[in-house]
Parts: sequence; structure tokens; C-alpha cells
Amino acid sequence: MPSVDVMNAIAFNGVTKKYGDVVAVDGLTLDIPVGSTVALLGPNGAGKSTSINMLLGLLRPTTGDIKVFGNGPDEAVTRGDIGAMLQEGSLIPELTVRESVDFIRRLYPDPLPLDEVLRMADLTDLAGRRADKLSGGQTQRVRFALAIAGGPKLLLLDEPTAAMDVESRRSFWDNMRAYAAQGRTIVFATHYLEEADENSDRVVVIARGQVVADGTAAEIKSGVAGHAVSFRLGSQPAAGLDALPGVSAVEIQADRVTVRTNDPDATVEALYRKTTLDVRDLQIHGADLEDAFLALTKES
Ligand SMILES: Nc1ncnc2c1ncn2[C@@H]1O[C@H](COP(=O)(O)OP(=O)(O)OP(=O)(O)O)[C@@H](O)[C@H]1O
Repeated sequence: MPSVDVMNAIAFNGVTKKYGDVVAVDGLTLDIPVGSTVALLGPNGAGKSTSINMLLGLLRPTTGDIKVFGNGPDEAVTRGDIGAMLQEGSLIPELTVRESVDFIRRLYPDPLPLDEVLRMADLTDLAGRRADKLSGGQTQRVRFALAIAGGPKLLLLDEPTAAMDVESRRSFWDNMRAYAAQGRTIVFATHYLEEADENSDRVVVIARGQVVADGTAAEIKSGVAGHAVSFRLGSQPAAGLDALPGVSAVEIQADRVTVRTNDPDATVEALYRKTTLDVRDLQIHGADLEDAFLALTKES
């Protein structure tokens, strides 16, 4: 009889990873069913890369246990079950795109056809180009091609769009979704709330090595009460806004100030009555994913 883990592509069971005194991952328990696309969303240092590196067997948990399709990470890698696009990783400069992709796909037991990999990564027209003649965005496409070349059942992507412009990002996510559509499991780490919202069916928010929220983007948004009050102040200093009633955070972008508040009526009243600021173009918004993210990952 198969164990319960076989139903899951990934099972973290009480996983902790320490680097000396630093607790990078802190008692993580998380199941990811086969066929889902999951975003690991978290601020810098949350433990996303450490978790991905443990899934690949590159790092061992200090305590706890990880299963990938019911096996340990090393075995899953040996079986060709996992493909990965990590934050770092350079290409062999002398090889063409086609040679690089073909080299990697031959390491897997059941790879995708070479031309299909090139097509799925938008590389057909660049197949003959040497790796050292590629732009940053093109290099990222090759790295994606290398990750899918073996046709892995699980694809791990660690901030895959970090070096891409808007257009490249869009086509990258289209390609990722096409790959996922064939029943594969995708886990990607990102800081970008929009990417998590648009490209996953589940968002796991990680902060300080722990899961602080887990659900669809809509569920996470609805779980956070809160509003944003934004306005323009021109050249007036924004000091003291964090002392207004209800305010949890103050952000300033160009001349627009946004205060996060759980009591927008009290905040706005105090803004007009208790300060001498000349406030222009005031707007009040409901909580969005960014508000939820900030509320959930705030240092306590
Ligand atoms: N090799 C290491 N030695 C010591 N501390 C480390 C090491 N790698 C990571 N850390 C620490 O572990 C914590 C988690 O880091 P990790 O890279 O997993 O986070 P992350 O969520 O991927 O962050 P980012 O979004 O910045 O990539 C951080 O405090 C980091 O400084």
C-alpha cells in the first residue's frame, strides 16, 4: 500500500535548518499535492532559498524530514523527478544553446524532445547562439530550458524572473504555465506579490523561516483586515504619521504617502484635525495582497 506521502509532490515534516546560530527554516511542515503550482512568497532572508536547496538535496535539514514524491530528495534527483532554476548558475560559455540543452536532457532518463524544450523556452531562433553571446534575459530563458529539459515532474524556480524586463516576464510565466498544464508540480520563490497572485494556485507566505499564511491569493487578502489611506503632501515633511490612530506602517513613494491602517476613519479624522498638513488627493483603498503581505511578514 502506498504511503500518504506518495499523494504529495513535496512533504516537509517539522523541518528546521540552522546555519550556526541563524535559524533559516524553523519547524516547517508543508504538503504540496501533485499538480499544484505554489508560490513561496516572503521577504529577504525568509528561508525560501534554503527550503528549495533542501528539496534538491543540496542542503540537509538540521532536524525534520523532507520527502519528494515519497522519496528522499537525493533519490528524487537521481530518478530525474526534479528540475531547478536557482538564483545562481552560469552556462558553459563555449556551448551553443542547443548543445547546452541537449547536454542536460541526456542526463535524464525520460527527457523531453530537444526541439520541444527549445520551443517551450522561446529559444528556437537562438538555438545556434553561443552561451557567452546571450543577453541577461536570454540567459534566463536558457536556464529555464535546462530546468525543464529532463521533463521533471517537479520544477523548482528560485526567483526566476529576477533579471527580466516586463515583456520577458510575461512570456516566461506563459511558458511556465504551459509546462505546469501537463499535470506537473511547480514551486517558485518570489518577492513579487503580483507574480504570486497571477501565476500560482496557492500562495505560501514565509517569514522568519515559518509559514505565516497559506491559501489562495484571495484567501490571504481576505484574511487581513486593513486599509490604505494615501495622499500627496508635496514638499511637506511626512514625520509623525505613524503616530496617527490605527496606523501600522507608512510608505513614501515620490510625493505620494501611503499609510496602512486598521481604522481609516480615525486615521483620516486625525490627519485633518490633529496635524497642520495640507493633504491633497486623498484616497482610501481596501486591503490588497501587498497589505496582507506587509501585515503578515512584519517583524514582531
Ligand atoms: N550559507 C549560509 N550561512 C549562514 N547563514 C545563511 C546562509 N544562507 C542563508 N543564511 C541565512 O538564512 C536565512 C534565510 O536565508 P534564505 O537565503 O533561505 O532566505 P530567502 O527567503 O531565500 O531570501 P532572499 O529572498 O533574500 O533570497 C537568512 O537569515 C540568511 O542570512
